[in-house]
Amino acid sequence: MTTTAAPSHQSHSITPNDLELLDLISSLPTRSSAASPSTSYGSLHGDGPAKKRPLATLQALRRPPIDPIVLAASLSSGPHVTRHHFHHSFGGKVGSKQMRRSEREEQQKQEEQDALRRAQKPPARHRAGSYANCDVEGEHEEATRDLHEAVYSQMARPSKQMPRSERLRLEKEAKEQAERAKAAHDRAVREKEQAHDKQAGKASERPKLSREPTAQIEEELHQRKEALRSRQASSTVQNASLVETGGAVGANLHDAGALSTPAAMPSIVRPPPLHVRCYARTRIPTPHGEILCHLYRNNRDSKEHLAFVVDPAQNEVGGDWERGGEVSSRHIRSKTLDEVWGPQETEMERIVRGAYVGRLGPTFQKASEPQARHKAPSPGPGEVEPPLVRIHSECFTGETIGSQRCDCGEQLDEAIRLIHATSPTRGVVVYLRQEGRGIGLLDKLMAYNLQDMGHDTVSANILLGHLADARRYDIAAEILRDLGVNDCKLLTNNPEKMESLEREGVHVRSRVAMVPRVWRVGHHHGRSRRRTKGKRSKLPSSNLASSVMSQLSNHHSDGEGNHEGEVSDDGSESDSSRDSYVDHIMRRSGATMLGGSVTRGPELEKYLRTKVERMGHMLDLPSAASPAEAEGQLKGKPKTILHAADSGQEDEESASLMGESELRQFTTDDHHTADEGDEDEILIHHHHHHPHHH
Ligand SMILES: Nc1nc2c(ncn2[C@@H]2O[C@H](COP(=O)(O)OP(=O)(O)OP(=O)(O)O)[C@@H](O)[C@H]2O)c(=O)[nH]1
Repeated sequence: MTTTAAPSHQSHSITPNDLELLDLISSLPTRSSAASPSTSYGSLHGDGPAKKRPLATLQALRRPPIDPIVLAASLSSGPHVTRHHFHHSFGGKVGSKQMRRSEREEQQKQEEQDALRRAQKPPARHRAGSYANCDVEGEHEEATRDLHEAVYSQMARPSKQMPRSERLRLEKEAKEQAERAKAAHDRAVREKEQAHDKQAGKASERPKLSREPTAQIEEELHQRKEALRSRQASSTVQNASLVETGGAVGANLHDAGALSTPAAMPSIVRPPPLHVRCYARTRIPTPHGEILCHLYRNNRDSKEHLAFVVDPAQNEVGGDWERGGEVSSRHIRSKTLDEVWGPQETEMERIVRGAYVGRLGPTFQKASEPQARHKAPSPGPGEVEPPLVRIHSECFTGETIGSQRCDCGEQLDEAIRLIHATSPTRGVVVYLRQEGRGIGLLDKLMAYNLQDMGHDTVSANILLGHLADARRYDIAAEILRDLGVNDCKLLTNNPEKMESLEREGVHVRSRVAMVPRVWRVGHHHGRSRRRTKGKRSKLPSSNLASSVMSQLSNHHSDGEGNHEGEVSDDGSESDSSRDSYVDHIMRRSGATMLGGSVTRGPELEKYLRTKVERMGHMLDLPSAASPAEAEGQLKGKPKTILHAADSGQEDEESASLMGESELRQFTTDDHHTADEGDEDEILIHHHHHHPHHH
């Protein structure tokens, strides 16, 4: 074989040195010289450890060995890639460098058109040795123009701004317009002020209160009374003449507020017929029993007037309704509430606004039948006892903070109590939002200051530019009619109220007096004293009834003050200690807070619980084991029940010292007694029904 080898090959024969060199270059690193030689690739010949091969050792230090794939990737990924950052490009989303398809197509079309144009053009005559367009003869100008177009279409954008002259003109116009508007506004304000002053005539008429007002105000009052008298007289004449001429008779009725100003002159335009509509009805538990609160709106003033209907017959659980009963003509129900308000209105919507029958519950929901009541024959006069009605005027001070300046809070409380105590229990309190006898809260507060200066309510009203009583009862009458009440027993001491109602078409069958409690307390004392002498007087039961006494029993259950010591062994309480405590209660409470008693009942319990458990209110819930127990605890009778000494004693005292159910039973009886002839307690004046014209 060596003989046939080429001479060039033969000239370099492989020496052992060559082999060793080859071995050095190609050998793979060895981890450890002490490693087993069988796993070591160190020796080609298997004759020595790797430490003898320094190059292999060097290679072994290169860790990790350069990966050819990484190398290839880094080289191919562009100039930005450095040794340390090559991996940034790996896996990155490489956007297509291709034009968008639509653009490509556009360009292609453009090119085709260009080609076509070029083909149609006569061949360009290039100058010898040239190929640029500018060198083409005859086409020079055209090319220049093209170039200009190309450049300017890019650069010279037309200004979108208006010419300066135009801008200035518009600015000036806008300024002038603003000035005109301001002038008009100022003028209007001035005119309004003037008109206001003129109409009210107050600016000049209001007394300038000096430091010694009495004489000055007396004078002022005198003048005003005179002015009022003449104004009323003239307006009557004017009304009469208008009637004669077939004109309108309405005073300025459009807004009840305007009525408080006697200066308001009658308008020749009759106001639209009054309409009221009941928007909602709901059950409200009160200390005296449940009422059905009705909210009314009307087309004459912007106030929401209310009607509290007491009619337990239509509020019973498992009553007639659940047995499929019909709406009775006796039920006090709002016609406008029971109406279906449109073809779209659903049963549920009607129920939610209160047009349901019976007592609403989770399982009993029955919408009322519209107009059903009106199909039933209305009872003839005398057939049904007319309901007890009170027309009450709003009094913020008396009804919310228990003001002792008036008896309004007490009257509202007493009216609700009395209606519940009357048999048959059926009545309405129409609550009119005519604060301060129609003059509004602001003027009433000022009237109080005048009263502190020595005036009474009437002169204070007059000094403030109002009538002594600026109230109207047309809306009240309309509300009563909507409730089907055309005939009533009216709870009032105010004759004007009775006359007004009669005039508005609601027949007042009789009047039931409202005797201030404080007067009746005196009365009550007299009786107690007489009774201690062993005589049972035939004195009427007092309307004071539960309010004071419930405070008394509440007082005991509160543990506030201890009167239990005064209860004798047989459970009786001495009359004198009780009387003194009644005095105490009357002095302290004024009996103006509704019910004058503790607020309680399942609704309150639920309300409180929800506040604590769901809204985080900081209240300690009663530590009753079950809600039923808690309810019982809240609802239950006073812890200390005082027993009346005389078991035969059936007046309100013993009753109110009993539990609630007994009280209820009693108060009903109480009223029976009253109806049977307690003339000095409840004054009933029978009126002849005067037919009236509308
Ligand atoms: N202007 C004025 N109004 C008052 C004053 N005190 C109470 N009122 C208002 O008088 C109205 C109640 O009227 P009253 O005169 O107490 O009673 P009434 O309703 O006319 O008569 P009764 O039916 O017998 O109760 C409520 O609107 C009170 O806000 C007062 O000092 N000045």
